[in-house]
Amino acid sequence: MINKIDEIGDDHVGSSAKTPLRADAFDISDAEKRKRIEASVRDILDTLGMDLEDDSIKGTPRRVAKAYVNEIFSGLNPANKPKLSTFDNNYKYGEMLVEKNITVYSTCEHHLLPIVGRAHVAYISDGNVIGLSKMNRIVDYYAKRPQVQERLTMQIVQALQKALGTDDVACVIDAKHLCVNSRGVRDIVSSTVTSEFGGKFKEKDTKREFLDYIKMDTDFKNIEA
Ligand SMILES: Nc1nc2c(ncn2[C@@H]2O[C@H](COP(=O)(O)OP(=O)(O)OP(=O)(O)O)[C@@H](O)[C@H]2O)c(=O)[nH]1
Ligand SMILES: [Zn+2]
Repeated sequence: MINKIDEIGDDHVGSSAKTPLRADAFDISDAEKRKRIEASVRDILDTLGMDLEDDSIKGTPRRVAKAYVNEIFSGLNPANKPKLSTFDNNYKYGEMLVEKNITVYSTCEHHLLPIVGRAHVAYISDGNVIGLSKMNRIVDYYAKRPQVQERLTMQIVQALQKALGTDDVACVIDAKHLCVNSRGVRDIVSSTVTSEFGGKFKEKDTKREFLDYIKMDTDFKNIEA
């Protein structure tokens, strides 16, 4: 029998970076998931005392279910994993390549509230190169799960390490968590920076070069070697 968890497409990642999915996660279809989520959201709104006959609200359970399964959490489904096609590095480009300011829309798994920010991804080719857009796509794929920012950062790096066949991959994410900004401590200014440096990116000069390329409003002092 196929281990369904292996089908999420990130079975290469170490257990610490794995999304905690149950083994039966894909035993039911997306249509069935939407049906069950719709019923659950209807129950939440009903419990809150909302009038589900109201013209503006009556479609909300269906809309939320569709958004969860088809969009916001679509990165749980391995069928949606982007193909990370690589090419030979025929031009022998030997420096680091940085894809910066990749938009991150994710969802905090503690409160199911948005995480919004930027990811910066870099690698040094060991013979393979990857299409630029694939870095944006892999960020988006892993972002579309219930997440903690640390795990998201590690999943992106490990997926690219596997695709490129090198440890020399790094990722920095700077993101706002609406669970911090809009509720709880309600700090609208703070943001969270996470980083993962593989292979050569652990070396001081390489890390410094990467951080210099992505320097924007933040000086990233807290993650310098
Ligand atoms: N490490 C980590 N923590 C996160 C992330 N997203 C949200 N959190 C935190 O998860 C914690 C959950 O804490 P709890 O005390 O269980 O929840 P809570 O009572 O709602 O906490 P408050 O947000 O402080 O009101 C909060 O401190 C969140 O800020 C993340 O990506 N990584
Ligand atoms: Zn949260």
